[in-house]
Amino acid sequence: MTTVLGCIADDFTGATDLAGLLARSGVRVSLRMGVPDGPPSDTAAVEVIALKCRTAPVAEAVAETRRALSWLQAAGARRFFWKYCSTFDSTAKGNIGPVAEALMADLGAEQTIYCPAFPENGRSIFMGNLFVGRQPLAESPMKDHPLTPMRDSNLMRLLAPQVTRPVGLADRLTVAQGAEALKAELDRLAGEGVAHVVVDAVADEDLSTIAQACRDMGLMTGGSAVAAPLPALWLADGTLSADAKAASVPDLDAGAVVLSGSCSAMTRAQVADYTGRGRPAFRLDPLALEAEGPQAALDWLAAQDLGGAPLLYATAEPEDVRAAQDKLGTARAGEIVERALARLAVAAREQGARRFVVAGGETSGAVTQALAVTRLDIGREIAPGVPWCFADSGGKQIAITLKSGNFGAQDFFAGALDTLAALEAA
Ligand SMILES: Nc1ncnc2c1ncn2[C@@H]1O[C@H](COP(=O)(O)OP(=O)(O)O)[C@@H](O)[C@H]1O
Ligand SMILES: O=C(O)[C@@H](O)C(=O)COP(=O)(O)O
Repeated sequence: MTTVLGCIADDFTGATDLAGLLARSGVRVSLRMGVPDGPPSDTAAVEVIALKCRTAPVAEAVAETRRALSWLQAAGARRFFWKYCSTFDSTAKGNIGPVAEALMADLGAEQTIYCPAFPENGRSIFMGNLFVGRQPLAESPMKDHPLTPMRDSNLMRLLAPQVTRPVGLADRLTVAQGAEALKAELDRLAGEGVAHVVVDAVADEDLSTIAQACRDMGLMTGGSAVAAPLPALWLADGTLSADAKAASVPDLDAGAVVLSGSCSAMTRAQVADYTGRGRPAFRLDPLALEAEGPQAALDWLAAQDLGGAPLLYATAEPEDVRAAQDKLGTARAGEIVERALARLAVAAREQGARRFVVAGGETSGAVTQALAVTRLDIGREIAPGVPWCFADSGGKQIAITLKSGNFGAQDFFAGALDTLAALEAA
């Protein structure tokens, strides 16, 4: 089928979040992990390409996303979506802005919008300021993120140093007046040469208005929630047809493992909840990994009954993360942990694990790549933005869920495995 919407996500959890929300429409959504090697084949109406480029050097991220864009164009897509985190995870250099500008240049687009709002998960934007629940972004736990600490809540100020062309705002007062008013405001801003427009949204109705106003834009950018209404609009005018059900659960052996490299506040609570239930757990320490490698963790895993879904986690409090980063450097600390969790994932699969719960975006990228997963079928959501996915890994069918750091309820790890069992029983 010719692809109508082509999406590029800057990390793997973000990609499953986006794919899960788009799939709510009943349209077939295909998720590729990395840019496929060959030309497009067996394409879906909506194609999502997951990249691991959120914290990559800018030039690398730009080159990789442009390659993804070419592949999606070859699949027939004429409308595109650049998905980044609902907490706008980025540095002063990028990669949200530089990638958007590169995609705009390739597409000949004069203007795009930026809307990371995700009201269902507590992310809202008012007067260009991003809130996480009731807290401004810079006062939320995102201020302590190991790789992209967010120390400003104002999206215009965050974006401006990342781009070369002017940044502006379409505020909630305009969005509240409806799609025509928003369109007129975007046109007015375009007339003033404003290429990058942050758009306020505090509720799902705002996102519907924005999607309606921007449905014909060559490139939209944002979190998953602003893309979610698009398929319904195209279903209504016949551009798309509903042709998919959530993927059904394949036959799976019982072995399960939980791997957590996220240090977000919610993941810390989820790890505490899981260990509090008496589940077997092993804590990975970056300093011990640097000194001795992952053998102790591999030995511990080898002695586990995978029926009990053991947890391996590097998840730590901000002061412990800072201590490891001070000794090893931020990038090295992250890399050691990601590499260890990736190796443990492969060992778990060899040991019989077929159910994987993974927490953390960078972590999910490392684990999925190590498991040689190239395509995911999207199943039911466990929590908003976190679906179960099914894939081939080394010739075995696996179920895997990639949980974004801040998503899911406190009992997510146990709940995810229960949800999968319930889907199998249904
Ligand atoms: N104890 C730790 N010390 C330092 N870095 C860590 C530690 N635990 C995990 N990390 C790193 O922190 C990063 C967390 O990012 P990520 O997996 O994207 O989680 P999130 O989804 O919460 O952003 C990863 O690179 C991971 O390897
Ligand atoms: O938009 C979101 O919040 C998520 O889809 C996402 O991108 C999360 O990234 P991580 O927190 O790094 O998993």
